[in-house]
Order: sequence, then structure tokens, then C-alpha cells
Amino acid sequence: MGTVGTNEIESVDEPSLPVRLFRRYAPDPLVRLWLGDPDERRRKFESALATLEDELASLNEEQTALLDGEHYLTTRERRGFSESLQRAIDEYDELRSTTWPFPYSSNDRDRLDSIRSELQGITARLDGYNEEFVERQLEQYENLFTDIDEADHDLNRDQRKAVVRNDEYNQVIAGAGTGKTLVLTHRIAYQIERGVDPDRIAAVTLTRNARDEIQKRLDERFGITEVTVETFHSFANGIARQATDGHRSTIDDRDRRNFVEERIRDKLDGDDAAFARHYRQFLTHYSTETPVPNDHESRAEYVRARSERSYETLAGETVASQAEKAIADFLFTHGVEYQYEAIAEWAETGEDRDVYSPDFSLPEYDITIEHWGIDENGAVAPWFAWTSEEYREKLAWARQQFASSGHTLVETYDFEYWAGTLEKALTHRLARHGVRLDPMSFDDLVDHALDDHEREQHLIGLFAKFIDNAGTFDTDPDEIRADLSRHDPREYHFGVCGSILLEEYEDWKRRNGLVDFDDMIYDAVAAVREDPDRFQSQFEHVLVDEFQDVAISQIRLLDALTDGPDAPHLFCVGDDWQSIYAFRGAVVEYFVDFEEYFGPAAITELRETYRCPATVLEASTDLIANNPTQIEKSPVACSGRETTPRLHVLDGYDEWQYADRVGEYAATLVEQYLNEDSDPEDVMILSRYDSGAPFVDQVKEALEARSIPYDGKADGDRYRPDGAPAGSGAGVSVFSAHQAKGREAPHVILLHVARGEDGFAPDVRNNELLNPVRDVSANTDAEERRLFYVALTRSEATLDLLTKAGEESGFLDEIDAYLARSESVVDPGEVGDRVRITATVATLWDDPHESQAQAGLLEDESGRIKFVSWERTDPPVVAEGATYVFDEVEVSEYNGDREIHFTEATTIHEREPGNQ
Ligand SMILES: Nc1ncnc2c1ncn2[C@@H]1O[C@H](COP(=O)(O)OP(=O)(O)OP(=O)(O)O)[C@@H](O)[C@H]1O
Repeated sequence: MGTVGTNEIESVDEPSLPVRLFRRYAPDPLVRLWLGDPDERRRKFESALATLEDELASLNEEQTALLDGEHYLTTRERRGFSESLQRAIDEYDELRSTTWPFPYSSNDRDRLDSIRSELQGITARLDGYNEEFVERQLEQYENLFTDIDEADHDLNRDQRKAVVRNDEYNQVIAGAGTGKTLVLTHRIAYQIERGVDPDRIAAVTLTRNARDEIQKRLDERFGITEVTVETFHSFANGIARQATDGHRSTIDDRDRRNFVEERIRDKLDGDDAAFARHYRQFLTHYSTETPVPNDHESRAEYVRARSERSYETLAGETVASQAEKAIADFLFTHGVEYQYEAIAEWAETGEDRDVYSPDFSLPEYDITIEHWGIDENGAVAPWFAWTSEEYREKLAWARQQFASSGHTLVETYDFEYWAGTLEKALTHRLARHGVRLDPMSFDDLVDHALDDHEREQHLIGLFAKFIDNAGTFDTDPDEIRADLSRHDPREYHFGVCGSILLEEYEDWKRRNGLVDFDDMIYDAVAAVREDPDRFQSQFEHVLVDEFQDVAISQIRLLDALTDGPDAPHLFCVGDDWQSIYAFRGAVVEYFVDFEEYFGPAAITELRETYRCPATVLEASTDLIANNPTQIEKSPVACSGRETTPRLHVLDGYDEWQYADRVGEYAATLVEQYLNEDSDPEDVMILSRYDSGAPFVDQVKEALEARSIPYDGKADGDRYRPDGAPAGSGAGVSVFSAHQAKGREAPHVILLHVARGEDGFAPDVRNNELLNPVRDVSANTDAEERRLFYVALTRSEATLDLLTKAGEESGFLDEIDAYLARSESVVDPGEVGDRVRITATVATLWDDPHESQAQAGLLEDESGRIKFVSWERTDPPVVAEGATYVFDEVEVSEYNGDREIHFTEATTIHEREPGNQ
């Protein structure tokens, strides 16, 4: 808003009664003495009046040019004009109150009145101008806004306004499925129709998918192909290249990865002993996940988790502590034969003493290694079974045994482990006793340290990502090293290796004049800051998609590009509820507090939601309300579709069985939708993660087993049944929630809505290797909740949520009121409920209790449950392997586990095999 208010401009003041009396009765010389010469004052008044009239004339001219009805009045234009207008109003105010010492003539009055009404007119025209302009545009371009698709839909009023409003800064705030992309493409078409040169319009996206989608929509709907539609990176690259005359070559993710791979190989081949040492230690700790205090609700729980924890060594035995694992792995990877906790037969035993089994015996050398779990002060950790005093006694006794028997004892301590000096100490102490250390080759080490699907390639990818993130978050190697904690050896050694590689990567780029994606953005920002006029004048419109996920470096580029009198109009669409890329440097606050960062903006909110059924929309809106801060929105469902999201609870004896079950279950749901006339491309299966989450592979396998085509994330990650015509239709989408961004499908199935590492939301955030190079504080529950929101809101018609019994995600509680639990043996209902279930008798036990007629296990796709029927109720008899619909069975509990009990009212109906 400008500085001119809509307040009435006041009319000419009448002199007050005392003034009039004074003027009338006071002797003239006294008046003159007191107030000066009335003629002189009169002259001044008249000249000021004339000046104001001139100013008004030029204001009127300016107004005609500015409020031409042809364009939207921007804040900047308005601000300049408002200032002149306000000056004229102030001058008028002063004149109208200058009534002393001469009376107004009627001519004065007329002139002042006329100035007043003109000023009022200009103010009113200014205030209503944009609104009127928008209305006229909506009328004039009606054709552009109606019949937008095959179903003859029209843009709604807010969407149209968002298209037409054209301030310097324009923000569209909108929930999922409100037509943001639609508005963005229509705005481009509208500007071109109004005569903007397509070359002077740039649309910028975060991903190639979004770029392709916008290009496609522009071309198919409007035949527009000349507009620049680019990802941020290529947009920035274009600018940076202009500034550097295109001399620098760019490198992409693959180049970075190749560099990392080559450097690691050279270093391990003898190039860099320090790196090799850290890498070796990282590998030996690779599968160690230490319980971290923050992951536990109380210290007591953490202590319990620590005391129950055991560790598997590279050689395959289980040891009691991380330090013991480190010793075992050190011996194993240095070719030293050892026995863990072998009985020292030579030691004393007695009534009050068990046999003595020291930690490690080296049979080749008659050397024993004891690791003492004490700190520098001789105190033991809280999860030990012994007090510090008892432990010290034990230690003294052991030393005495060695001293008196002549066997060799090598000792290590926990504080050495935590200080990161354990391996060094061992090397030194063993060498002193003549132990030969023969380090294992890296290939062998990798074979032992990493399991099949996490071979070295995975690690190389992680290091490449580490370097990439350091660029995104602008973190340098020294900062990284300063932040690493030795308490997590896995993260520590990985971080040290990563920081070494990062240093060399930066150096390599410098020496060879290379730039990567992040450099490109920083270079572009520098180029624009250096010569703003040149770059700001290139475009008239810059449009940005998914603004809530734009990274901080990219925000700086937009800021530099739009901060100037001839800068392009910036148009941003986004939804803070869908901000899910904090881990890549996105800062949602730039969207939430848009005006604070950029300046006054035309802000339009889109509320009508076309994609999701009402229940899905309400559930996801309720879900998001649990986040501490966000832009308040009240979306309105317009799809006219209804559904009840279904919750399916599954279980399994172990992770693999559960994963299999998830795969089969999801594939069965897909089959049901296909049988109901849907095509594979109508179904979208989403999980929190797509790599390393076992059930995603299982889903793909299960689909393949049923000859159902699917498409995964990467180009080659797809399956088409034999005989499917090449290039025919898309398959079921199997994606991570991040990849589902901006997409939609009638049927959405969410996998593993559960706690734990791979679920929505993962609450176990164990030592994450990339933590040193990311904004850890941004990786919050709120972000996870938004990701779940994105997943839920992909649905156009139905929504199925799969979860794991006993590990249901907290998010499910937040939307519980909207969910229907699908009947299943794993989650048949509350204890005491009488229910109907359909299940197969998996097992009948031979010898049920004498009060029982039959007992055994019932099974369906969700898992298994125990059942019992009672002699006294004369129950129906079931046969092993047969499938029944059981009516009026009761959910019961025994020893904390759910069971199904037959009641006197239970009836059964056998189902034909294969008959759903
Ligand atoms: N005015 C409208 N009338 C009918 N359908 C509409 C209208 N506006 C949008 N839609 C439909 O709503 C769906 C969502 O539109 P679009 O993909 O543009 O939304 P979006 O806001 O970008 O979504 P998201 O942020 O969730 O990815 C599309 O199927 C689109 O055709």
C-alpha cells in the first residue's frame, strides 16, 4: 500500500469565533504588530495556492500516464506517485488552515474546494485502480480462463486473479492440488497474449520433472515453446556463463562421483596413509549402530539399551561392547588369530569364583588381551553389572593371576577407545610383544565389512553426497572436522575421510577451472551483483515453481535479480505445508515471511482443492495443524469425490517376512484396483525411502510375479511383462514420497507408515553419516509431517495406508478419526470386540488344553494370530488349510498377546480357494 490514506481530505476551515471577534474588534496597529502585514501574507498565500494548482496539474498528467488502465500498478510505481500526492495533500492542508489574518474571498474558497475534490479523486482512483484493472482483464481474457481442459473446467476466481496480478513481487500461497502449476502456465500464456515477448519470460523449477511438466503443458495447451523453462541450475549456469564468457567447464554429480572414486582408490593404494587409516576404521565400524542418548525417552532407557546391546564382529562372533568389537576387528583385519572369551585353564578357580575367561587369547603367542571398561578415573559405565569398586577388584585379581603364572597380559581401556587411540595403542603394545601385524587388503576388508547390497559403490555415493552437501550448506572442511565427535566412531572416521576428500575436490576444481552446480549458483549471484542492470533487464517476468523448497543460495540469486527499478516481476507459487527439502538447503521461512525478505507483494491464496477427496483433505489438514508454525490455510474440497482411507496393519516374525508380507499385500491391493477397471498408471505406491528400504524391492518383486508393470524412480527402473507392446502405457508408480511431489494418482498406497528407521516418520535417527554436512536442526518432526502430508495428498480417489503391528506411526493417531481399519487377523479390533474375520487355518495344534475343542493359528495376508474354540460351546470344527469367514468371534488377550476366541454365537463359512 502507498502512503496515501483513504481518509477524507478535509475542507476549508472557517475561522473560529474568538478569531472572528479579535479580527473585528482589535485595533489595526495591534494586529499588525502582532501578526505582520496582511497584504504580505495574502501575497504569500496566493503564490502558494498557484504553486499547488500547478502541482496538481502535473499530478493529473502523471496520473493519466500511470493509471492508464493498461497495466497493473506496481508497489514501486505507486510509491513514487503516492509520495507526490501526499506532498500536495500536505500543502493543501497547510493552505486551508492559513485563514488568518485575512478572510477568504469566495474565489479562494472555490479554488481550494476544487483542489480538494481533485486530490480526493486522484486518491480514490489510485486506491481502486488495481482492483478495477484486474476485473477488466478478467473480462477481456475470459477465453483464456475458461474451458481449460477436456472436461471444460474453468479457472476459479482466485486462480484468475493470481494470473493477472502483476506487482514487482507476487506470491501465490496454495495447498496441495489447488492448481498452482495450472496458474503458473496460464500466467505465462496471459503475459504473452498481452504482448510480452516470450524470450523475456523465464520459468524456473527445482527439478527436471517439473520443468518437463511445465514445458509440456505450455506446448500442449497454448502452443508456447519459446519461453525459457529451466531448472535453477541451468538458469544460474546461463547467467554465470554470460559473466565469464563461458570459459569454465561444469561438472555434474557423475563427475564428482568419479573424482571421489578415483581419489579413494589412489589414497588406499598408498597415496595417503592417514586417509587409509580412517577409512579402515570407518569400515570396521560400518555396521555398528550405537544407541544414542537422544533417541531414548529417558536416561534409564538409554542405559538399558546400552546394556542389552551386543555387537557382531567382522569375523562373525558377538561381543559385548564397541571397544571389544574394535579389538576383535583390529586383530581380524591384521591377520592375528584370536579366541574370544576362551577359558584360561591355568587361572585359579574356587567356590566363589567362576572359570576365568579373559577377552581375547592369541594362541600363536600365548598373549592375552583384556579390555577394561573404565574411564581415566577408573570408573565403570552405568550399564555395567559391577560397581567401579568391584570392577577394580576384578582387575587387580586378573593382573595378579598373570603376574604369578608368567602369562603375558596386554591391557586396553575404554577411555582409549573413546579418545580414538585404541588401535594405535594396540599396534604399539602388540608389536612390543613380537606380534606380527599383517593388514588385510582393502578388497578383503570391504568384502567382510559391507553386505551385498551395500558394496563399495554405495559408500562412494555417500562420500560424493557428503561433498555435494558441503557445497549446498556452504560448510568447509575445517568446520566439519571441528564439529565431529569421536563418540561416534562411525560418523567420526567417515567425516574425517569426507573432509579430506572435500578439500581435494575444491582444490581440483580450482586448479582445472571447473564449477559444480552450487558454484554455478554462487557465481551467478556474484555476476548479477556485479552488473545488476545487465542481468535485470534480460527478463520481464521470472516465475518460480515450488518456492517453499528453493535453497538459500537460489533465494539469493532471485533476490539479486529482482532488486532494482528495471528488474523483472517475480512470481512465486508454493505451499509451506509441502516444504520437504530442508536437507538440501531449503529454508521454508523465505516463503512464510515472503514480504519481509523481498518487500511488499501481491499475495493470492488458492483455497479450492481439486485433487483430493474431502476426507483425505481434512485428514491431511488436521495432520499439518500439529506443526508448530505454518501459514494458516483453510482448504475447501472441490473434487466432489468421497473415500474413507483404509488402514491395514501387518506383522511378521522378522523384517524379511514382514517385507514379503508388505510386498504381497500391496500387490493384492493393486490387483483389486486393476480388477475394478483401473489401469496400472492409476496406482501410486509410496514409501518414505526408496533405496535400502527392503519392502520397496519386495513390492516390485510381487508386482512382477503377477505380471503387473511398474515404474520406479530411475529411467531403467521399470518392469513390463513379456509380450507387453513396447512403449505401451505407464506402469504402477513405485516412488519415494519425495519423488511423488507434484504428481497425483487415483489410487495411492503408502507403505510402512510406521516408526523405526524406514517409516513415516523415522524416529530412530542413529548416527547419520551426512549429519556433519547438513542442517541437523532442520531435520525435524515438522519436516517429516510435511512429507507425510505430501504423500497423503497425492490421492485423487482412494488411499490405503500399510503399517506394522506394534510400530504404528504417531502420525496415524493424528488422523485416526478419518481412518477405517481394515479387518485383519493382525489387527482384529479391541479386546472384547466381537468381529468378523476372513482367514485360513494355518496350523491346528495336536494337543490343545482339555477345555479346548481346537486351537491353532489363523492366517491372512496381514499375518497370523492364535485362535481357540471351547469344548463347552459345541463350536464349529475347522480344518487345517481351509479358509473361512468367521462370524462373531471375540478378540481376547493372553499373556499380552491378542487371540481369537470362538463364542457360543460363532459361525463359520468355508471359502473356495482363490475366491475373494
Ligand atoms: N479450476 C480447476 N477446475 C478443475 N480442476 C482443476 C482446477 N484447478 C486445478 N485443477 C486440477 O487439480 C489438480 C491439481 O492441479 P495442479 O497439479 O496444478 O496442482 P498443484 O497445486 O500444483 O498441486 P501440488 O502442489 O499438490 O503438486 C489437477 O488435476 C488439475 O487439473
